[in-house]
Amino acid sequence: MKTALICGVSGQDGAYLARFLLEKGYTVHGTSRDAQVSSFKNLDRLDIRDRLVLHSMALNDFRSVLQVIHRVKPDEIYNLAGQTSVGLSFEQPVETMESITLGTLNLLEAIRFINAPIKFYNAGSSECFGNTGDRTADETTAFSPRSPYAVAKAAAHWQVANYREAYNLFACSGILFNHESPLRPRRFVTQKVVTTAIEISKGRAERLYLGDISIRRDWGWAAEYVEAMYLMLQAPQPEDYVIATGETHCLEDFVAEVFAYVGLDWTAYIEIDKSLFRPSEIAVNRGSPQKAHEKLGWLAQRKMKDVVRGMVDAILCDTSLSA
Ligand SMILES: C[C@H]1O[C@H](OP(=O)(O)OP(=O)(O)OC[C@H]2O[C@@H](n3cnc4c(=O)[nH]c(N)nc43)[C@H](O)[C@@H]2O)[C@@H](O)[C@@H](O)C1=O
Repeated sequence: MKTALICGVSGQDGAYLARFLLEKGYTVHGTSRDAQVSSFKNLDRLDIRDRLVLHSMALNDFRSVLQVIHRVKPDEIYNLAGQTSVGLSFEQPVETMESITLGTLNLLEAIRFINAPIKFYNAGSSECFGNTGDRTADETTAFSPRSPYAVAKAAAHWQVANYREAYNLFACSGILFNHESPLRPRRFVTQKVVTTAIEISKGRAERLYLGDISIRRDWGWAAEYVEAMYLMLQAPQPEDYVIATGETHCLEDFVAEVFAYVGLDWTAYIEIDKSLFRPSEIAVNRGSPQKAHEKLGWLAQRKMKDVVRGMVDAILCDTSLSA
């Protein structure tokens, strides 16, 4: 039986990955900055909290990282911790840079120091590619980050590549495009659109205020994306992989799809709020999952319309959320 350590287990991806690894028979340990006070509500929603061993770990504190790894003795470490909001990174660039790059470096250093054959997955991001325009980004595409978040993720990506090359660690980054679920917080646009559209349909809200709705993104289903993380660590060689559906849609289409699904015409309810525009934006973000398909056998099953249905249905079918 293998042991996995998930850093950042309280987030969307951490919770789905924990559930996935439990189903595979793993002993799963999870960390959060302060496990005594974290709510772990995503673990409760998936009904897995009691099946995990939870630890406090401050990723920017090497001693705490080393202590937890020493105690858990994991076969695999998944680094999903750090600040995850691109929008917030413009307001908190130092916290973003520190939590992502120092956290990744401390984990890599601890694995190197302990000198055990621990496999390491790092959560990379398609934000690193910047604006892809008509091109489709793959694992060979140069990075061109356009936010403090993307700059930090690009640095972490190269830290992982450097430790793989210099010290022969089994370390890889998944360059994940946007992936959504009912566990997405409202600060991300998909959940904001879904929850507000439902509130409008129930007469509890009147308007949905959005920033730039012309942007194009590749929206996949988070529960599928965590499987790709696991598969990367089962591959014979450590390599980096782009994880995407391969389809892009503009935000306006996503909004129209959500409103149509709850029986409304979106054009009557949307207002553009210039204060929600980012200082620098990615107009189009297009990616190819071809390598992951060929080498890992991974392929996204759920595309944008399935994401919409899955997120809306989760709220409408859960009375505690829709009441
Ligand atoms: C791959 C990447 O994926 C995610 O980052 P994100 O793409 O920034 O996600 P988001 O949902 O905040 O924005 C999507 C787009 O939608 C635009 N947008 C318009 N109006 C609003 C709006 O009102 N709110 C928000 N949040 N966005 C808006 C916004 O300007 C942006 O162009 C994270 O998982 C990240 O960790 C990650 O790695």
